[in-house]
Amino acid sequence: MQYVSTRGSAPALGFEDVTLAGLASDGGLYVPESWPRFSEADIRALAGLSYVETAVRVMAPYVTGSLSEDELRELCTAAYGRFSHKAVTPLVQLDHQHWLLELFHGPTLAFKDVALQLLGQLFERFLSRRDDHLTIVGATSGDTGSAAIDAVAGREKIDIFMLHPEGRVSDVQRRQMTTVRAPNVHNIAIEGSFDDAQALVKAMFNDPAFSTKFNLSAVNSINWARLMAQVVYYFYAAVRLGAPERQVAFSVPTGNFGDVFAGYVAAQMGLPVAKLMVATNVNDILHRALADGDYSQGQVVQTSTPSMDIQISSNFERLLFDAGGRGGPALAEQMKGFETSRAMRLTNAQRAGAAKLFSSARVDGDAMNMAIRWAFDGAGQVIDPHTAVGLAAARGMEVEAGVPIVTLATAHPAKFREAVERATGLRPPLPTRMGDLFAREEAYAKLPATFEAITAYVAERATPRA
Ligand SMILES: Cc1ncc(COP(=O)(O)O)c(C=O)c1O
Ligand SMILES: N[C@@H](CCOP(=O)(O)O)C(=O)O
Repeated sequence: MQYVSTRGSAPALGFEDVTLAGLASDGGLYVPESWPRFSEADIRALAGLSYVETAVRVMAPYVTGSLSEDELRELCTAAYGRFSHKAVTPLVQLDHQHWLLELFHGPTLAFKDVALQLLGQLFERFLSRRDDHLTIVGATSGDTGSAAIDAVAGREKIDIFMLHPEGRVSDVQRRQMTTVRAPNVHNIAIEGSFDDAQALVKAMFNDPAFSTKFNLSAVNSINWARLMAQVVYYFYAAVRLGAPERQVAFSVPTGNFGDVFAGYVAAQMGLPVAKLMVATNVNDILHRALADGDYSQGQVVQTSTPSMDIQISSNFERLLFDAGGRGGPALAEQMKGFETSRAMRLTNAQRAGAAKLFSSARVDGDAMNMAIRWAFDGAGQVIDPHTAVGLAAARGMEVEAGVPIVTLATAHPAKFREAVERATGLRPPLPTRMGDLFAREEAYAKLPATFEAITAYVAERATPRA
């Protein structure tokens, strides 16, 4: 399998190189040159398989040329062996129509573990084949950071620098990052928003001298391998609910558009996805883009769903590329315009392509609280605020009778205990293995959100290429 850049001028690469590169050298994002298709028989054959076996079947076409099926199985077994639920991503029924897909049974209690545990294994495997060292630079609104740090802490050939917006992640999220004491882990709180952090990370990649010197790589969902691993649970859930004989709809709490883009990929591969709901909080650039074609950046508003306090959604570029007809140079121009003016209109082709599968909703704090209460009172389920944004949108979805709606439960409620307590009166406890999180010592740097400050900090601590 070869991968091409959404901006059309970076070289096509195989899976191993794409995984280690992160962002394409022309500033674009890598996507497969074509989507592998699963027949109905292929999908039917996934029934009854374990999560690991499903993962191997779904991901095998994407890794050809870089990993054998046995190698992929070995890495998936190691990655998903660390999950606390045997089903890895279990389904929970709420009523006759609504389901939750619990994605938070990994080591750091958010859906990010599903992809990052595998990415840690992939990095290790690929680095063992070459005499090289990676410098990972990442941006987090709370969950990617802890999951990535858990996945690579202590790995010899990797340094990780993780930028989070100071004061804008939950206490549990921050501590999950800043209490990890491994020599290769560097946490940085920046004075700014997640969007500022993400822009700094992209700027480091777009500086060829810096990026080559330190051999930069990415753990954010700009890295294709992240999304590939997330495609698996759409198949796993849909097959359990009757695919390919039955269509399934998904509602996805959305920020950087990675998780819901993985659902789009599953549909391109042949999974019968009836609809994908893009559920945003009041930071609603994606809702405006899908509903009206208006992709213009607003001010980031702080909410009780901090992981989705995002106004520039990296992976939206992948959708604009694919749904808009795969015109790399034209998209490069469109994105350049956005980077200058912070606003753009979607083309008619992009809007029409997206409308085939996506709908969207903006969920405010009251609606989010009501969804937490509905799940609690009606089904005895304590859900986190991000999941509640997805569930609120799911309850407004219009689908044909008999189509189940699956809301992706993206985080454990204990990660956002204050918001859950406000809605339910219950303070969800942390799992016992994390019981001492608040007793552990924290360490992190505080830096201004400037390219000079961040690159100087990284350059002092990272290992340059020999
Ligand atoms: C708990 C949680 N829910 C939802 C999201 C949104 O996912 P995505 O950025 O892939 O759209 C995030 C962050 O990305 C998150 O951490
Ligand atoms: N919500 C995310 C933001 C980063 O998104 P990513 O999926 O691109 O890594 C977080 O928790 O950090």
